[in-house]
Amino acid sequence: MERYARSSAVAVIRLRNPPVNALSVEVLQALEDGLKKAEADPSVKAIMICGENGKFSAGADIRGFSTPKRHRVALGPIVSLIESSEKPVVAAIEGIALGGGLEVALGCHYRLAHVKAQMGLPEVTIGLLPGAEGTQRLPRLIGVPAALDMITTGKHIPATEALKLGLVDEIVEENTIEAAIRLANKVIGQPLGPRRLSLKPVPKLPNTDAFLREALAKVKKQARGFLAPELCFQAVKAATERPFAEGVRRERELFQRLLSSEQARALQYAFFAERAVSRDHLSLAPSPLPGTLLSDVYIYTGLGTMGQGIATSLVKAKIPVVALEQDLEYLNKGRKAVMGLLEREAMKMEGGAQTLDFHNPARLQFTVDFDLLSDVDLVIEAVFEDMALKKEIFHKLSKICKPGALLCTNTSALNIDEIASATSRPQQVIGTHFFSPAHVMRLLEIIYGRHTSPTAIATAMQLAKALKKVGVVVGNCFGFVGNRMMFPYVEQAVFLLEEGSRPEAVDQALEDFGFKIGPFRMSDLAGLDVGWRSRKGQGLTGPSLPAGTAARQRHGQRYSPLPDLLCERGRFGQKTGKGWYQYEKAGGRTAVPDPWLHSFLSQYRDSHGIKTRYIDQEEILERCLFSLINEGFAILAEGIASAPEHLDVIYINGYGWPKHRGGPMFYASTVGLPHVLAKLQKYSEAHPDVPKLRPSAFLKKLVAAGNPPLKEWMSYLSRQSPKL
Ligand SMILES: CC/C=C\C/C=C/C(=O)SCCNC(=O)CCNC(=O)[C@H](O)C(C)(C)COP(=O)(O)OP(=O)(O)OC[C@H]1O[C@@H](n2cnc3c(N)ncnc32)[C@H](O)[C@@H]1OP(=O)(O)O
Repeated sequence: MERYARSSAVAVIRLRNPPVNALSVEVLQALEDGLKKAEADPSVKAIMICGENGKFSAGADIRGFSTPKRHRVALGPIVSLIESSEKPVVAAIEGIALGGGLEVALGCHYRLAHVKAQMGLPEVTIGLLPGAEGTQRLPRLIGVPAALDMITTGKHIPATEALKLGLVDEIVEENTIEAAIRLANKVIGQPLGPRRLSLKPVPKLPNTDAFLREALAKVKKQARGFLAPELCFQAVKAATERPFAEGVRRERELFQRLLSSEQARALQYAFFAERAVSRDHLSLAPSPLPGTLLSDVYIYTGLGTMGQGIATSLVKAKIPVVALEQDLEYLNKGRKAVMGLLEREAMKMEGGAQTLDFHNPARLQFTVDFDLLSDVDLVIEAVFEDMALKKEIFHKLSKICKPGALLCTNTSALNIDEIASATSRPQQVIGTHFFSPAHVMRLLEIIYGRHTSPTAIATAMQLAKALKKVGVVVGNCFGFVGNRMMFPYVEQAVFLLEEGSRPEAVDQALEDFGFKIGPFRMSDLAGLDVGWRSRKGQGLTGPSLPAGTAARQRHGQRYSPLPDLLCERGRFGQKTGKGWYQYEKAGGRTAVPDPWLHSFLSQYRDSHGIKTRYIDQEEILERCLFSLINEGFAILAEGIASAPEHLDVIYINGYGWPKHRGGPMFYASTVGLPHVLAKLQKYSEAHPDVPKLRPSAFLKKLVAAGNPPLKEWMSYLSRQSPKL
């Protein structure tokens, strides 16, 4: 505790724990001591609580949830202590007040915030609920609907919205601390009863029961097996049904349940994994390319679906863009699409189109003039996946672009070294694998080739950061990390159809596991023709397939021609109205099981002498997930990625892996590596012609070493990638 100024009647309690003033056990102890001291000091007439370095607090120290001393000091009783103070307590909110930080502010009698501050109760995102009485105070302050929304989604809200909701009493544009001191002085001596949220009733709704019923259904639908949102709901519901103290007891029970859950452990792992991945890679090289990214001009070629999303993403990040297409027809089509995307993005933002300023040619221009490339610092090529075309473009780029320009290729599988070989500067060529839609998806896989320089890697990481994406640096191999792990997963899904399952059964199993979308619904959405083109290119199907090749074998391994057969019949998925499912029309979105497909599968099995069998959910999950995980171990052993956390971050942010399961490698660690190995051995014996089911040597090594924790896995490998 300190005084605002000598002889001031306002005591200041500063939450100080850089970088985000997390409420560690020590901070909590100091907060409690400060409160008691201020309370006991007759010269103190009011108290102000603030943070250090322009941030109030990011809430409880997340690392503390998995350490034994976490129970030593509880936040709830401290929040009660604040509220019961006989002296007015004012929260001065700058920067962020999140989780336990906001709960501290809710205990205060007055809340004043800087206009740029953000507030929220994001506990749900780390598998918890606001367990310091927040689920009981917030509905009393802003009403049940708004509180429920904040608590079950964990969203951050800006101070302006907080003011409208009544979450803060005042917002200021200038010195928050001084304004809070003024407020504290002003309210000295005023009655505190009406300011104590625990004494307020929860505002009544016209039909609380109906509202809660609907809200619960919505929460459950979105949660897909994720427990925390539903328990958050239960805690808020308790506020509507019970007196404050009983509601708090219920909140504690629910909090304890979540605290000891595997889901909370997984989500907290994911939180730190994401940050560790960025930190590791940003420290790879001394500095990015000269110049600050945000003031440099970027250009990319190709205005197809990916290019449109990438352009939108760059403009949103306020990075000047020159967009190039091969001819005016494609350019105009691309321009229209990009402008449409930007209009929609602008509508979601405060300040709208003006903020993005995308009608300004200095920010975004469209051209068919390749020579404009001569002056740009970074190129993102985004033409479709055709090696010959990409090489032709890179050859041209290498001739036209200035010597220092970074040359990025947006590819999901192609060999970066081969693309780089078409240039005279392979050290400046790098893969940037964006995910569709590129202006929405957070993941950016960054692929370095044999000659890519550390500076080029660091520049690409900076780009990811500027685009507010999670950049993960990986090595060069077919499919890189994400798609390479996806191949065996999809392969198993199709094999399961051959053996007796149906697309809807496989999708259901994986969606129940928590995936946003199962493999067949996904394939219909992305278009079956994409994979078909790639398989034709690899000589696995189509005219280049040697005559006499067995229908279900390629290179001595099992192969399923099912996706090719659908494509040959023009079933490309949603775009043609038929794929693994049927749709109301071409371009329709609602997948309906298709009797035609069912009978097609039966005929297929008959014609290949496959006996249809019932396949249960367990087998679907084990074969799809464990083959994907097995590939992950191979990737780690080859040095394509530098740690299991990187694979998990890729899967959570790019492939719809349920975050509450922590990513595939974390999931493997939770079910136990001996279990994964035993299952792979079993399925591999049953399907000896499927190499991807054969347990990876690294997995076997880890099991032999006694199933060490995930953090230690990499120490069992002698060879590490030189660049990671
Ligand atoms: C006893 C209490 C009982 C119950 C109720 C209370 C529960 C809680 O409060 S749970 C915590 C709720 N708060 C959050 O979930 C916020 C999490 N943090 C964030 O969302 C972001 O970090 C941020 C918005 C606060 C800042 O974002 P940004 O500026 O992009 O920085 P970083 O994310 O890279 O974070 C910087 C640095 O700080 C570490 N960190 C952030 N928050 C916490 C935290 N609450 N506890 C511990 N550490 C935190 C983060 O990991 C980064 O450090 P490293 O790079 O070393 O990992």
